[in-house]
Amino acid sequence: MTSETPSFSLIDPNNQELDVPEFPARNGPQRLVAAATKQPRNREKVRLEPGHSPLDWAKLVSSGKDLRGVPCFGRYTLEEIRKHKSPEDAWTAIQGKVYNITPYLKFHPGGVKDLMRIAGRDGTKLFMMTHSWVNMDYLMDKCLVGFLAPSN
Ligand code: HEM
Repeated sequence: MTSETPSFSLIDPNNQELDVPEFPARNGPQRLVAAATKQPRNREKVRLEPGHSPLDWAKLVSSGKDLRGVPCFGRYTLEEIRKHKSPEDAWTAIQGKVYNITPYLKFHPGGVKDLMRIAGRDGTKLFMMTHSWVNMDYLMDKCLVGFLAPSN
């Protein structure tokens, strides 16, 4: 392996458990994410409904419409967050911040089903495994409902 050759060794030093192909290989990183998040490797792109593009989300966010559904920020335990696990009322915690993800469901490029996997729980791990580059503060700021409080 030359010094320019990218390596996955930081993720899985043995490249065994996740069934990673020899590198370089087509779809190498995608296969890693698929294995880590238990998704099919040949997953088809999700077709978003008309009016639910990233640009439409940006417009909605800047429209001034209430996307939080709460009058002020709060501190919520995981117990409290667990009560919000239906598509009509879905909350998640990511990196200590609690979000109402219901308004974003149909806008999520990965689809409703995948986003619902973190409803009612701490979604940090799954979110980071899937796309750590996505900027939550930028994208979801208007859906912030508060902060994660330690459970008793
Ligand atoms: C609030 C949490 C989440 C937000 C704000 C979010 C946002 C996004 C964004 C902006 C993209 C496009 C990224 C890009 O094109 O580079 C994306 C793609 C994707 N997301 Fe999420 N996501 C969230 C949670 C999740 C979770 C929990 C999963 C999996 C369980 C997931 C699975 C995916 C997949 C598979 C794609 C790729 C879609 C494609 O290109 O076909 N996301 N997400």
